[in-house]
Amino acid sequence: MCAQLQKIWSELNPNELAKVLHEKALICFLNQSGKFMYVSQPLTVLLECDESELLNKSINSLQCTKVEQQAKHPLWGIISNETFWNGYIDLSTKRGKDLRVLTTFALLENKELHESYYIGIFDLNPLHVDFQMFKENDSCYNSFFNNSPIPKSVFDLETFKYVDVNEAWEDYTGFNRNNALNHTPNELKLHTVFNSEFINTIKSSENISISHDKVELINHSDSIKHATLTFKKIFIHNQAYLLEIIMDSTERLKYQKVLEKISKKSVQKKDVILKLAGLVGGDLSYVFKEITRLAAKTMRIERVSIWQFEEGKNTIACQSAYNLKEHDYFKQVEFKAHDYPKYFQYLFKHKTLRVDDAIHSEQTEEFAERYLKPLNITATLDVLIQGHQTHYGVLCFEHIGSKKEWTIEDEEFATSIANIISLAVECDKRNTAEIELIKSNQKLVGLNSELKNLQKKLEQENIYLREEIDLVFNYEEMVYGSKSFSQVLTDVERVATTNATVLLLGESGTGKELLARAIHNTSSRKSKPLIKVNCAAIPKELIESELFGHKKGSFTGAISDKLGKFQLADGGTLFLDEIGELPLDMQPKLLRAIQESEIEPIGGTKTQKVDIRIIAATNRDLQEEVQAKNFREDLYFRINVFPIIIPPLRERIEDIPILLEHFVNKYSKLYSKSVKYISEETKRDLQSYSWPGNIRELENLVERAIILSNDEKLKIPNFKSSEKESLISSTNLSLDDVQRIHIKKILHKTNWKIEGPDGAAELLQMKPSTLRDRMKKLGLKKLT
Ligand SMILES: Nc1ncnc2c1ncn2[C@@H]1O[C@H](COP(=O)(O)OP(=O)(O)OP(=O)(O)O)[C@@H](O)[C@H]1O
Repeated sequence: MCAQLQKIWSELNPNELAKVLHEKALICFLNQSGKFMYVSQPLTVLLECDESELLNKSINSLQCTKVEQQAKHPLWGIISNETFWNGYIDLSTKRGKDLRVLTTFALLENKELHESYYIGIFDLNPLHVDFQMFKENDSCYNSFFNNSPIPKSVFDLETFKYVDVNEAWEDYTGFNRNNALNHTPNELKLHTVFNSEFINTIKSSENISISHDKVELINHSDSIKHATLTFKKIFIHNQAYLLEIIMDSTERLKYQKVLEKISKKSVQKKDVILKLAGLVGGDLSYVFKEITRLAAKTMRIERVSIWQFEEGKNTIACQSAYNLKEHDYFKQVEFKAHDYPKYFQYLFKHKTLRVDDAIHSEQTEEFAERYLKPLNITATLDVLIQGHQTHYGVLCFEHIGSKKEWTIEDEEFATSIANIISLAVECDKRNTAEIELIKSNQKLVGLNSELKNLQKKLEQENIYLREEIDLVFNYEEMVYGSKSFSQVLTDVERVATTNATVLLLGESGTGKELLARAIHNTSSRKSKPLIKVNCAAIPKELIESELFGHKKGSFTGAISDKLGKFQLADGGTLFLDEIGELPLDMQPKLLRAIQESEIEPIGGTKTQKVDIRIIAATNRDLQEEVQAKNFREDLYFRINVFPIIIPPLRERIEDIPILLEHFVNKYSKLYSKSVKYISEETKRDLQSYSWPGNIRELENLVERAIILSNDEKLKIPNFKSSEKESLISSTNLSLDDVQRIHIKKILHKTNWKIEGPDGAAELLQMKPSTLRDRMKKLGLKKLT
């Protein structure tokens, strides 16, 4: 310790010194520059330094810089202005710990040495100060109680009445000392902390220190203050008292409340912004509705609306508008931008327009008569909504009624909302563009695969049609002269325009296929294909695949997908020739396909719908086949919707000369022959023949004759003019054939009359029963 200091101490009253420097004291001496001259050992511990580290160091160096107020005013600057200073200071220990300590600095002067020093007394808790000591030592009591700027009072522990109050207390509570002494706080109606529980606690413990936070204090003028009350049992002349220290928290609480309110509001706003941001990407009209509703609710603003500029920014139209009071959306008008030039000019320039008095403000008064006054709108806050390259529109907040002052927070919130709207608009644009892109891609993919299918189908159809072209005649090439065939064509014409299934019944070579083509060509399906399936010509194992198609790998040999005749005929006509030859096991599958208009390719997993008109043909007696169980009855009924019977050539001999002409012309041209004449005799000969092979037989005969002929007259070799001769000379016929042809001719002549005069039996010189047996054996039956 320095000699000067020892000298000062030696000058001091030893009793006083002893009291001051009791071993636990937190004491220091500072010179007039504020540098430590002495630091008591407990204080060094508190400051986490050695004494040597502190000596000659300024107290400012311990000042806690985190506390703004003190950082601006160096500690020593404050203390050195006073001869006595009492108050809290904020210090940092060597290890950086922040300490708030109650300190008292008093100037001590040594007149002899003409030197002066400050003694500093530190206390972490003001109540640690030994009150008894202060009471005994008037100067200390004065310092720590009477002169303290902190409101303090002392109570009798028996009565809990005031025995002492300081001046700060009088100022703070408004009560004067004389009125307060000998009264309880309850009697003064100052506070009601002294209830029985409190009194018991205080009385039952020796050394107690209690703090009551946020106590409501009603001062003398009835105004309310809030404070933290700290109570400590103290002893003065061995008598226990209760010390009360008032730490005012009115302002703190007030600011705390304001801060809490602000922070609550800002959290609320942040939540709303986050919630609205989460909506971005959804349906735009829904997002707008939510934005206007939540923005109105959060800002407590009566009307919130979103407006969009139309093309060229000439008009602005409302997209969504919410009324907070009515909890509902409302319809808005449209504004022409050029009617309100000042408003728009200002908005485009400043992006935000905050108007507390909308009716009289320069920028918004244009709206006053037509819009603001009728709706009682007094204040507006408008924010421009940015689009991608241009402005999208405006977000409007409209306050109704009393005066309103917008705050900077309002503007910030409105700007955030406007930003969310921009995001939502851009996102919506992108979504729409994306959807369009996906749609057109899908369309493209669809068109592509349709094109591929069509191409494939076309290729197959082409191949098929080329195959078919040699097999059939077209409609124009069909010639006739008989009434019976004319009737057939009338039926064909009648049924052709419908979608009805047609069953063509007739002997081989009578022209069933030609008629099928005629029906198709006269129908509305003529632009689509007519596909023929010869049920008799396809091997049994392949018929299902031929009809319904197959998938690659569905059976050995299925090296690629193949379309069936049903698919090829989709939209057109399917001609099932020789349907009587269809294997029995295929018949139900065919029936199902016809009935459901649905097929399933072999190896396929899905059924396919087809739109097909069916024409079936057979030279068999299907009714008989049904009875013989060779043909399913249900299929028979399904195809026998519109039966057309084509008479054999022998029953329409009037057609023979015409057909003869037709074929001679056709084959003369084909083989470059110059056949010009057909004798009447030849015609007659041909007409008297029974033509079991019908027109095909006639055609073949003429073709052969043309090939062999060398002059202009048609000669048919091996064909005799007399009926009998011609029959006999038909070299390729069996005995049964000859019998069948002859009996059929007679039956035709008698119009299928068997018994009686001019009956076939009589002409054939046979018993009717024998004739019937023979007919049965030869399969002769009148077609109905
Ligand atoms: N009215 C007609 N005019 C010209 N040619 C005809 C006529 N009717 C049939 N033909 C010809 O007769 C031949 C046999 O005709 P088509 O093949 O249509 O008979 P079909 O009854 O279907 O025979 P199948 O039952 O043996 O299949 C064909 O060459 C066809 O062109």
